[in-house]
Amino acid sequence: MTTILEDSAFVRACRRRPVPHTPVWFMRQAGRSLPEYRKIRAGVGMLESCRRPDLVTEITLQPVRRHGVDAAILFSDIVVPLAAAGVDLDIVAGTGPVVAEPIRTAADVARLRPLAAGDVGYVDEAVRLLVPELGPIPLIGFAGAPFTLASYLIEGGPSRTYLKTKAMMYGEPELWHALLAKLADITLAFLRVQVGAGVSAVQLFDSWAGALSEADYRRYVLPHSAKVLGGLAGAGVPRIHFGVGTAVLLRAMGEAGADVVGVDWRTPLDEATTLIGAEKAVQGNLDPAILFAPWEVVEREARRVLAEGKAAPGHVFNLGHGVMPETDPDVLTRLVDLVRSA
Ligand SMILES: Cc1c2[nH]c(c1CCC(=O)O)Cc1[nH]c(c(CCC(=O)O)c1C)Cc1[nH]c(c(CCC(=O)O)c1C)Cc1[nH]c(c(C)c1CCC(=O)O)C2
Repeated sequence: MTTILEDSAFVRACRRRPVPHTPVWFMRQAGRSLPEYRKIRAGVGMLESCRRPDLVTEITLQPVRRHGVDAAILFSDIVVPLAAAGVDLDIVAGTGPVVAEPIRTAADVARLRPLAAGDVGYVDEAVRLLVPELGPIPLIGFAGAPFTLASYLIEGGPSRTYLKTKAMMYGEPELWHALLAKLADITLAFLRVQVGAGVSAVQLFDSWAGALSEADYRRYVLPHSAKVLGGLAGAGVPRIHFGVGTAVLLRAMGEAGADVVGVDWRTPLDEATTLIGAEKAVQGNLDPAILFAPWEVVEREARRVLAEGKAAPGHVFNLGHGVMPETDPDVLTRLVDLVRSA
């Protein structure tokens, strides 16, 4: 039985089919920009909230109720499957994931164990609760891509330079490939749980892949991301592949096995389509910072994104990266109305 909501504007756009209106959702639409989120999260740690299906369900639904977006994204985090596979880590407010014992040696890589479906039973349960609650609104599942996960595991936390990550990548390529292969297996297992429970699409976040040249991306990263995306080919769900600062990687990220390529705010969608090719839809790409400008500017820029998106064979409106916590949620609601009526 398939639960993919094929008739929704969102899935239709992913599949490059005609749509009644351009579908819109926002990366990080659930989160600190919403007062109802801050309220429900008070006193509950980030990882703990990801493990409670009641909280996951409520937080995932909050932006759907408030903004009327065309898709929901599961409330979770890219490091949830790593923690479930036994990595000692925490998500620190204002910082991000912090790993207690970073992975730097062959012995560290050897200790990383695979993810069993039973390790993330709470994710399976949350998706099964959400799908009927959402009704006609498709649910997007997601995971972090091997490179972005590796960067947190090797650095021990967020990084600007990815020095230790690149030191392993260039200096110990065999160890690097062994680590990324393990991460690809964990990511694929995590996505299969979500697909099995009924999500209508998946997004693979390679947020920090833009740190690499195209040649290095193709050599050190693409085969592992392709294993994840290719492993889902038979599942039939549209696959979105996203990163930040990836102008030179857009074609390769499509080739890794995506149906939709996510584009940050730096590359106009018509140019992105020329780079990616007409076999893929695009998602994006309003600068999240524009939401802090007067409404006339937001409207002008949103209309520009919509016009440039017409060059693509399918367009899912989104920001070029996540909603910033300080964003006025009323501006997001107004933007949804504008996109859906444009
Ligand atoms: C790199 C990355 C992470 N997590 C994620 C990525 C890829 C997307 C991207 O590029 O932004 C993905 C993610 N994280 C979260 C979601 C939920 C769904 C949604 O988009 O609404 C998604 C899709 C919740 C979250 N993940 C996190 C929050 C904030 C936690 C809080 O409310 O305290 C949320 C809502 C924490 C987190 N987790 C991570 C970061 C950088 C942070 C922010 C740290 C901070 O600024 O406090 C790692």
